[in-house]
Amino acid sequence: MQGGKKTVLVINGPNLNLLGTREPHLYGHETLQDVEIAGQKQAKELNANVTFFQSNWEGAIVDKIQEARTNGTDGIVINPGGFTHTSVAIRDALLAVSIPFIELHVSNIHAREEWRHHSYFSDKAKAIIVGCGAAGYGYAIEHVAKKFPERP
Ligand SMILES: O=C1C[C@@](O)(C(=O)O)C[C@@H](O)[C@@H]1O
Repeated sequence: MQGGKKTVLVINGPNLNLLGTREPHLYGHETLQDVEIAGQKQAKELNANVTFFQSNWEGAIVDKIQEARTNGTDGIVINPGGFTHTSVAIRDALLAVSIPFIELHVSNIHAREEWRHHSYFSDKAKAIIVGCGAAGYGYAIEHVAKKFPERP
């Protein structure tokens, strides 16, 4: 919570910088920039702070999550991209900072290859949004801003 406003951190993992051009039949035509612009507009309407972070590097994502421990972040929305299916380190970071999070996937990972069905995050997430396309980010941000408790 910063200045009485809920603070939401949206983290996108590897290859999500290519949203809009990458396999559009799976991920749609909206770019990450479109998602960020819509998120900032929504933040104003919700009277919340929304920060976006994208990295293709696992360690950079771990660093960002650790930073959130002490900067007033009330909730994290994370699309870990390919790290969904591999990253013990990102899972451990989320648990280490004890910040509630929503796991988000643009595509429906359960309707894809079997190895995408397992996530290192789902059993610890407060909520999971899959298969809603880029609109999922808006749903997740609204849920954190309206329903997640303030952190001290
Ligand atoms: O990079 C991604 C994107 C994804 O997280 C999604 O948003 O649907 C699904 C993952 O399996 C994939 O590796």
